[in-house]
Parts: sequence; C-alpha cells; structure tokens
Amino acid sequence: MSDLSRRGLFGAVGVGGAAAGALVLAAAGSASPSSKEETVSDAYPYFGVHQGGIVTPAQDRMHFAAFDTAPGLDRDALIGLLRDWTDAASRMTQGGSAGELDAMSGSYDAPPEDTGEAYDLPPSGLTITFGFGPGLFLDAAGADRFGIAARRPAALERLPHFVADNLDPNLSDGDLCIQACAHDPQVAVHAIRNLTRIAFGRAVLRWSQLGFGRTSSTSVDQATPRNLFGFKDGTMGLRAEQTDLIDAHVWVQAGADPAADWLVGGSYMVARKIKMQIETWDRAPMREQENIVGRTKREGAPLSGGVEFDQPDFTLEGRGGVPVMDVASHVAIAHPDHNDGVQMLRRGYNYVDGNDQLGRLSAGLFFIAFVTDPRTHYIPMQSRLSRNDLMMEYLQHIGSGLWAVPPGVTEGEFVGQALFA
Ligand SMILES: C=CC1=C(C)c2cc3[nH]c(cc4nc(cc5[nH]c(cc1n2)c(C)c5CCC(=O)O)C(CCC(=O)O)=C4C)c(C)c3C=C
Ligand SMILES: [Fe+2]
Repeated sequence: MSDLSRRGLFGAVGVGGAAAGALVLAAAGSASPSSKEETVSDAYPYFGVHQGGIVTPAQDRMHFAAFDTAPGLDRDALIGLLRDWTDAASRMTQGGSAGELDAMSGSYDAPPEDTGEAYDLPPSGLTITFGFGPGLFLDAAGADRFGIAARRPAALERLPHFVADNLDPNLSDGDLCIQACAHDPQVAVHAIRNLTRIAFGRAVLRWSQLGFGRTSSTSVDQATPRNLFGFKDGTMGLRAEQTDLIDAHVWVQAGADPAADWLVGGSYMVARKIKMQIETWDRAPMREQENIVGRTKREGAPLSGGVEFDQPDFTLEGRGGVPVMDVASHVAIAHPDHNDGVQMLRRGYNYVDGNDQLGRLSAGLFFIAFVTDPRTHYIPMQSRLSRNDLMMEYLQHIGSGLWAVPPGVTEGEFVGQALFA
C-alpha cells in the first residue's frame, strides 16, 4: 500500500485545474504514472472543467446514493450543504478526511469529523459526482422551494414509463444524487457515509446502491469487463479519448438550453436498477444467449464475424435469408445505426443484493449513462429496447432516476454554484 493515507490532510487538494481523467499521484516523491500503470492508491484531481467520475477511467467499485432535501430547507441552507459537500469531496478524493480535522483528532468530547474507516487507506482513485434531480427545481406539490424553477433544464423531467417497467418508488428518483467510484469499496462507502452524515438535517438518504465490478470501459487502456450474464460489456461504449464524440454525446453544449446555461460543461446522468433473472438465463442454451446479445460469449465479437471491436454487419444473411444478427438482439436495437446515430457514455456496475426466499440471487446491473440530452439519447433507445429487445425476457427495471450533473468545480467554488448566481 502507498504511504498515502487519510492520516491528516494532504497538500494535493486542488492539484492542477485539469479535467478529471488526468491521473496524478498524490504521494510525495512518486513519479507520475501513465494511465496503464495506474495503481489502486492513485488520486484524481477534484477541481477541473468537468466533474470526475464521468470520463474518468471507470473504477471497479461504486456506491451510489440519492437524497431528498429536508422539509423546510431554504435556498441558503441548500447552498450551505453544497458548499460543505464540495469541501468534503475535494478532501476525500485526495485521500484526506471528510472534515477539516482527521478521524482521530478533535475534541475528546465531540464526535470525530470523519468516521474513520478509510483512515489508513489511500485515495484509491475516488471520484465523487453530484447530480440535481427534477424535484430540486419543483417539488411534488409544484413549489419552487429554492428559487431555481426558472432555471430548470427542459430535459430534466422524471423519465417516462417504459414498457415492462416495474419501478419501486423506494429505488427511484431523489432531489440530489452522489456517485462515488473507487478501486476500493471501503473508500467509496466511506465517501457516501460521510457525505450523508454531513447532510444531516438538510438532506435525507432516499435510496442507495453498491456496485462491485464495472460493466463498461471509459478509456482505451481498459480491458472490457463482463456482466453477470457472462458477456463482455462496454465494448462499444464511448471512451474519454474520443473527445469529439464525448463533446457531441456527453457534455451539455453552450446554447443547448438558454434557461439552463449553468449546466454547460455538465451532463445528464441516467440510473436504472435492472434486475437480471440470472437463474433463468443460466438455463438458456449458449446459442440462444449469443443470439439475444448479438455477440459471441467468449470474445465479444459480433455474430456477423470479425473480432471484438469490429462493427456488426446487420445486412449479412445466413441460411434461408435470415439475418445472422437477430434484428431483435440487444446489440442490433441499441446500435447507433438504429438510433439516429446517438451514443452514450455507459458507466454501469454489477450488483448482488443477497437473495430472495426462493433462493434466487437478487442481482443485476446498475445501469448508469451520461448523455448530453436524455430526450434524444436515452429515452428513444430505452423505448425501443423495452419493446423489442430479446434480452427483456430476462430483465426487470426496478429503479430509475435522472439528474442534471453540473460542470466541474473551480477551487473556492461549490458544485452547481452557477445555478444560484
Ligand atoms: C438504454 C440503454 C441500455 C440499457 C438499459 C442496457 C442494458 C443492458 N445491456 C446489457 C448488456 C450488453 N449491452 C451491450 C451493448 C450496448 N448496450 C447499450 C445500451 C443499453 N444497455 C448500448 C448503446 C450498447 C452498444 C451497442 C453497439 O453500439 O453495438 C452489450 C454488448 C457489448 C457492448 O458493446 O457493450 C452487452 C453484453 C445488459 C446485461 C443490460 C441490462 C441488465
Ligand atoms: Fe446494453
């Protein structure tokens, strides 16, 4: 393990103004590694043009949390919360404590400012990404509690109902959300726990999710991981290095929504908790599994031929003139050619929440995508998938949410500050 831990605060807070994704070593005296040499102890800069945790190379662990603001919270108190969250996030991502004092310091007669479980741990690539839900702008009763309703982005509405959705309100929505990703689960959990604690009296945890195993790659240097169906997942996902595509499909551009200019440089985050009927899937023949996905299980190559990163040929016909790639395969329906060219930055995680009373795993994929506009990028694709995707027989969408993700933070500012200017 690196010498770098949370014993005291490190001088690395605020290192560089570079966009998140540039890796820095916070340990004094260490040489900067290339991204191929990244280790579990590294830190990403907190301050930058975009928030971390979007184009940052997807870490292997995630703790996601959605919050509701407390009844009676006013604009100044909300700003105070965002400022406190920003300060804590800027410290924790650099391997520091949640509070100004570390977990073992402070008055003996007061609770410590940090809960302590990450005290000996390095930064572990921690990123903390904040999002604002539709309810922050207008609550269920239509009240503009924080004086920001006029600046609500037009695209920030609850996602519509999709065919076969079976959403649990207790696993959906939230005025605010936080995505904490790290190489070490204890570091991600520590971040959410302490941010929840800091929010006491101002925002209440509504629902949360642990994810253990990325199902995407967001950098060209990352190998493609596998999901709980055993297939390579993330092959055709957007990569940080594809900057033109990231600009076109992920970041909100100037002029996109004049009422929501504060969101320029930010994005929209879609989260869907998708239960996978894995015991049923495990009984499906290999031929059927591959046909449903549209790719080979071993290599992740398109069924039309070639190797993993080759494009599928949807026109290729097999015996009897039947397309080799099933028109209802997951890949066929989700491909940009069949979705007006749209792509999304997928950043999901596998999850297992124990099991049900019949001995079936309560498991699936916590789907996360960052998009420039959910109305063009997520909603039409999900509508097609929910109606036609062969994989839907094995899936159940049980949780859902959409949040506007403000741009990155400059030192001295708080996250989302431009919304309140
Ligand atoms: C609305 C968007 C998507 C949802 C929801 C979704 C769920 C989901 N996907 C898999 C497994 C795989 N998905 C793959 C590709 C793929 N999926 C989406 C979108 C959604 N998936 C897109 C845009 C793509 C890329 C299509 C393309 O350009 O070819 C693959 C193949 C490998 C890959 O390219 O990533 C797999 C496997 C599961 C299990 C799942 C829900 C549980
Ligand atoms: Fe998919």
